[in-house]
This record gives sequence, C-alpha cells and structure tokens, in this order.
Amino acid sequence: MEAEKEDEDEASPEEYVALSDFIGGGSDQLSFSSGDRLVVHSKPSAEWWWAALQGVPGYVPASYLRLVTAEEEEEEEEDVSSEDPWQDEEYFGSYGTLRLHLEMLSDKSRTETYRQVILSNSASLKNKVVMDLGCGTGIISLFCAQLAQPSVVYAVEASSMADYTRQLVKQNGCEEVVTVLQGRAEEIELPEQVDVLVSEWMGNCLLFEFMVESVLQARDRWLRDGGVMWPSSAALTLVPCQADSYYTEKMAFWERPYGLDFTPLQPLAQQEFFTKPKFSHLIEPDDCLTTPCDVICLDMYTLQVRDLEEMKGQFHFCVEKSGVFHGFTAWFTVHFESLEAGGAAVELNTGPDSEPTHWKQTLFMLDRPVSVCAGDSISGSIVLHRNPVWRRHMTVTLQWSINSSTEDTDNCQAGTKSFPMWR
Ligand SMILES: NC(=[NH2+])NCCC[C@H]1O[C@@H](n2cnc3c(N)ncnc32)[C@H](O)[C@@H]1O
Repeated sequence: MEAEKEDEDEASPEEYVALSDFIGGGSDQLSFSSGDRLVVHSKPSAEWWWAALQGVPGYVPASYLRLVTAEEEEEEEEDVSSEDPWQDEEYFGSYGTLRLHLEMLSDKSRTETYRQVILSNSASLKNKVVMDLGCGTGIISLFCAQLAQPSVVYAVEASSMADYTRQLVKQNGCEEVVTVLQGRAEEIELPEQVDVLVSEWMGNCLLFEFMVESVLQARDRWLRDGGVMWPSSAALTLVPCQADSYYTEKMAFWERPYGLDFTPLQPLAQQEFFTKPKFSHLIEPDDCLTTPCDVICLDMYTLQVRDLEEMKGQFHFCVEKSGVFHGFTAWFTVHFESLEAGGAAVELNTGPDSEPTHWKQTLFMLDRPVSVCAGDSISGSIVLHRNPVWRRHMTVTLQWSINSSTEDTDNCQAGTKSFPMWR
C-alpha cells in the first residue's frame, strides 16, 4: 500500500470536478464551488490532496472531488455547450450522499420549524392530500404521517436518496400514508391534485439553487384551487454592517505580517476574498449599523417563474450608531400560514436575532470600508439577477449612496458592486 501511495504522489496532475461547494478553513485550504475544475498535484493523504483552482493552490478534501473522465474531456474538446445549465448531475449527485442531508437534519431550527408547522395544523391536515417536494430523507413526510392523519403524502425526490427514503418510510411504519416518487417534480405524474404543497427549497440568500422554480412549476400543475403553499411567503432581509474580524483576517492582515509590508497583496486579497459573497457568515447583532429591512418579498401564490429572472428591492437605512460600513449582510424569513382561517402562522427566521441555522447569513463586502456616523443615511437598491446560462446561479448587485448627516461635508459617497453566486 505504501509503495502504491508514493507512486500516486509522483503521478502527473489530474483534473477533478467538485461535487459540491467547499469553504476552506485555515489559510492553506482551498475554497471552491460545485462544478469547479481542480488540478490535483499530489495526494499526501487519503483525505486531503494538494490541488489548484485557476492556479491558486491549496489543500482540498478528496471526498468532494470526482475524477474528470476521458469521455468528459473528449466531450469538452467537441462541444462545451453540452454542459447542463441546471448542472443536475452534480446537484442531484451531491444530494445522493448523506453530507447535505445530515447538515439539514442537524439544523434543529429548520427541522423543528417544519415539525411545528405539521403539529400546529395537525387537525386540519386530516384526510388532506400533501406533496412534499424535494423530500430528501423524507423527514417532513414522516412528520405528516406521525403527527397528523393526511390521506396521502406524495414524497417527491429526484436524487438516488429516494431509494433510502422508501426504506425510512417503511422502517417507521408510514408506508400506508407516504408514497415516495423518484423523479424531478417538474416531470413526475401524480394521480391527483394536492391540497398542500410543502417544500424546504430555500438556498443561500434565499434563492441560490433556484429550487423555487421547481416549486412554482409544481404549484401550477398540482396544487388544487384554494390549496396551501408551505412556505406561503418569503422575505429577503438586508442590513448595512460592520465585519471587522473578517476584514482584519483577509485584508488588514497584509499590512504588517511579521513586521513586513505585504500591502501589494491587498488587491489580490480583495479579488480573492471580497469578489464573491461570503456565505455561512454569522453576523453579531452589534454588527448591524441600522435596523434591518426586508428588501424583497415573495408571495408563493402569485410569484411566477419569469419573476425570478430579476428581482429588485430598494432600501433607505438610517445609521443608528457610528462605526465602519464594511458591507451588507442578507438573510431570509419564510412564513407558513395556518390551514385554519385566522390561525397563527409559523415563521422560520434565519437572521441574527434567531437561533442560528445551517444557512447562517450571507456577507457582501465592499471593496473599501467607509466610516459612518449616527444620523447618516445609506440608500440604494439590490438586484438579484438570475444567471441566463447557469440556471441555479445568480448575481447580486448592490448600489448604495451614503448621505452624511454632518452639514459641513456634502460628501455623498456612492458605489455599486456585483457579486456572482457563484458563476
Ligand atoms: N433547501 C435546499 N436548498 N435544499 C434542500 C432540499 C433539497 C432536496 O430536494 C431535492 N430536489 C431539489 N429539486 C428537486 C426537484 N426539482 N425535484 C425533486 N427533488 C428535488 C434534492 O435532491 C434534495 O434532496
């Protein structure tokens, strides 16, 4: 085994494709997005390999990578446009493994909220027909069968996880109520319309992955008139914020490392660390410079797929305390209306004042921080522009202007920046 390993270390570089996103911890780990191509130079251990992404070297977790086959390389020579704009192979491939399901099931705030929705609507769910879109391991369908008496739950799952979901349904004695259908929700056939369409479709910054498109198509095809969407509505919330520790870690670091001046690297640092949003950011409530504001609100009954191409929101923030404006942080809240008229809605809030979730929050760093004072205002707009080619991706464009409250300076600092998520 040893000899073989050494041989591998000497092997010529090989090209691998990333099966899902990875955020590198520590300075020598490489971050990458699902679908990225990495060149693996050496395999010092089974778990961690030394690789490069667009020339930037670092350690990568071997389990996230799949060797690019000779056929794929040939295909690329022939016709690069053969790439699936939905990247379904990588997307459903990653959901065919346990890693993401474990992350979602371990997220108590998320999973308990869906359990609470079922529990608080238990009586109204009696004899109802339910569709669980993108059921994954089937947790929501199992809650329905365990906590209520629907007549049937159609648990739809496109990835290979569906085979295991059937076993879990049987293992928990729910096969009378829950029917697992493997396939894309846009393509499967249900035997009947549904009274309730429940799904956990929210991605980073609410929309990344654009699974919401599948939910809208299923709504238009399978939700009966008067049927209920869970979630019923969604809101993207934004706040101008400080991000001093992140700024220090990625930018200020280069000022005096070990007494040396490394500032010529700062343009590189800005490009590498501040060009894309930082997802899984945890903002402290104290980092908020103003009261957060809902900038985009989605009504799941009226939202149309065409609306997803470009969603815009305006904002006008009043700075409540002096500090450094490093960027904006975004998160989302979804609401589940009660099946009973007038009943209380259930809310899942992924913001800093709620229990942390696996989504955490998303940080958009400005190129240069700006000092602001209480009384200043930060006005502008946010545009979520869906990627016309890569249909699960989008670009978030923020435009802002800062109006200083102190009369003597009429400096109205303005700026705009576009952040790809992730292509
Ligand atoms: N909240 C999210 N961002 N992701 C959590 C739910 C994702 C689950 O839905 C499945 N899934 C996603 N899209 C679809 C689809 N169109 N049809 C069936 N299953 C799907 C996917 O395979 C995974 O098991």
